[in-house]
Amino acid sequence: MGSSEFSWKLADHPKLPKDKIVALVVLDGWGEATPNQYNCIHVADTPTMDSLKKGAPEKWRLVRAHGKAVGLPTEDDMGNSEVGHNALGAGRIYAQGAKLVDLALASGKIYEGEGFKYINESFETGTLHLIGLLSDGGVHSRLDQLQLLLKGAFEHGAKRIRVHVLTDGRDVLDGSSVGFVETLENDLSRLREKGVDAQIASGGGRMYVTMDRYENDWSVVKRGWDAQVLGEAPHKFSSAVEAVKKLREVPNTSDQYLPPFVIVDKNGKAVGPIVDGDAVVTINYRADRMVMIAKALEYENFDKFDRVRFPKIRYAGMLQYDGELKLPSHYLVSPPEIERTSGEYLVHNGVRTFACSETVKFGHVTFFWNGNRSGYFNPEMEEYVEIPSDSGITFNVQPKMKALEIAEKARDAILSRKFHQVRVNLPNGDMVGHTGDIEATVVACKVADEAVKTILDAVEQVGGVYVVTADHGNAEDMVKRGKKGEPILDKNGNVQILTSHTLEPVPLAIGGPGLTPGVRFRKDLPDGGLANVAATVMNLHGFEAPSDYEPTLIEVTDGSPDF
Ligand SMILES: O=C(O)[C@H](O)COP(=O)(O)O
Ligand SMILES: [Mn+2]
Ligand SMILES: [Mn+2]
Repeated sequence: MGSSEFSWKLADHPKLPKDKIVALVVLDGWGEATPNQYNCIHVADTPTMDSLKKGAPEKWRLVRAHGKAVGLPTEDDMGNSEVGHNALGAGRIYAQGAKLVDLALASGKIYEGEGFKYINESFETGTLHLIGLLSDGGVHSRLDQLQLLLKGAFEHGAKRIRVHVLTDGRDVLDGSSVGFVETLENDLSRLREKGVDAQIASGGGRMYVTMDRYENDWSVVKRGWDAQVLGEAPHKFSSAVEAVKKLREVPNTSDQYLPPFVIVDKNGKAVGPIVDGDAVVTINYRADRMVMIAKALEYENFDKFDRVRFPKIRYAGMLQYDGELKLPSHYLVSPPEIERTSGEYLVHNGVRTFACSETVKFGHVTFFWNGNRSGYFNPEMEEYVEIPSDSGITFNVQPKMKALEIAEKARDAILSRKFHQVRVNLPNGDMVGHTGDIEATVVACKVADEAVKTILDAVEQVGGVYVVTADHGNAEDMVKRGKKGEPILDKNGNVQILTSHTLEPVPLAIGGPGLTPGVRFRKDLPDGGLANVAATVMNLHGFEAPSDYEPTLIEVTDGSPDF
């Protein structure tokens, strides 16, 4: 579209009215799967969500939430919050970070870009530090990309490399960290044979070290800073494999929560603190859990914790993590340019919007929803409310999280009649699902269902419309399965708990007293995905979606039966 003819004005929908109050509920990590004992949504008492399903196929359906439907490289890639909320908000499918990094590495373009040239300047005299999540989960980063980058850095002159690993166990099985560290050690030893001084320098579990998000708990980032930059940690080892094995032996530890450690030489000195003249790359492509460390590495003025030292480094992100903040200013691969999101359009067309979640998912319904952009499009038209999450706990001990508080805020926003769109993310199924605690996840699902009820009751009172969906699966399947769908057992005969997301589709339900009679789901889009939801919601606000959006999932019939 030529910029001269571009307009934010949306055409009126020919049949659907404006000014309805639309509640938009995203259940995080709530997929649809076969009912069995490991399906926590099935086991939990969820009368509200069950009642919505009874509206199938006219007002309840499934949508795709993984793989290519959300811009991921392959159909084996499970969905995640970033790509799910991006698709929901943007209404189009963008090649996402994982894919863009794959392409840049495969073509070699990554080494020709500004970001690599910038860090390359330090290779002659400084150390290259790579910090990031070490797994093949594919949500935040991928091991094979790290391997290619190590090879490329060597070929482009890196002489001293230090890797600061964050163990996963959240997007992959708990316990898999040992194998990933062994693989990396193997690669580094091959680099050493070629004359590169390459070593793992520090590590820690992703949920306890470095990868906090939305400023929930800066102490997480500080622990990482101390280990990675200062070379200080409570645990010191001479090998990373030994570190991970030993630290996993402590009762109740897991890959996600390993304490920070540094690797030391035979004199007990840390082998890889970050110092003046070094280059640093944060290798995760996904933004949310990199923004905080990026601020610590990049901002001259920084008051979130005492950095003790602020080395003069050349820092680049794998991607730019926040387009609005231009953070970090140097990056190896350009992020997807997600523009003209539904949120921005709706604000331009007079739709007043309220968005709410608790801290751990707040950026999902704001930042991700708006195409990885922080802040308001127009503060006079929008209100975003963040309910502080509990910090320093794993959510299986508090599976209710803040769901009811979020629902109450949404209810009040609906009843105030000040907003046309009231959008929330209910985190429970996902955040508790990631702990692998089945009992707690059942409680989490029950509470999320109660929260939906509170919101739907408010919709009922104001004659509004609701759209209930999810961003990807998680709580509906808590075991690792074999090819035929059978649970996989570990060597002790116990099922292997699945802490990660799934490949399952998610529900999409519409309804409410304000829904125009005759509105129903079309039958010609059986493969519809999350990206189709934006056009659907725009219709429910009384507008046609822009022509390049994925098509709407609804049609308006005259109500007569369809033979
Ligand atoms: O960051 C996380 O918590 C997980 O890796 C993915 O979960 P999310 O995509 O639901 O945030
Ligand atoms: Mn999610
Ligand atoms: Mn998740």
